[in-house]
Amino acid sequence: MNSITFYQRFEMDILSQKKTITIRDASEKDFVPHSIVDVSTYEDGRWFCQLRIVSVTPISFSELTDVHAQQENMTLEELKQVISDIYPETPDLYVIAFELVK
Ligand SMILES: CC(=O)Nc1ccn([C@@H]2O[C@H](CO)[C@@H](O)[C@H]2O)c(=O)n1
Repeated sequence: MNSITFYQRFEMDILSQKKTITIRDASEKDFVPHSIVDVSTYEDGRWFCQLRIVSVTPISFSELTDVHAQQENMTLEELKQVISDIYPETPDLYVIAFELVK
């Protein structure tokens, strides 16, 4: 896995380093820590940066905390809503931590 997409609405948060994690399902759990991935928008495939994968950590929906929400630049309520919309009925998730490659 050497690329990832994000919804366009998160682009500025990623580029300003306010967003430092993403939470995905098992289909995106195979990113290798320390590897560099190309990042583009989900909507139109426009490349906008590279990220270095820091870690991939399993988590269940019920274990999400304010710390995760802060790393997503959201409230916990917002984060839970976003994840429920994208991954309805997916209890097993993965926290992918990343840093911006400059
Ligand atoms: C195709 C596909 O699944 N794309 C996704 C999936 C998730 N996310 C974001 O990751 C965080 C936690 O899920 C939230 O900020 C989500 O909006 C995203 O931008 N794009």
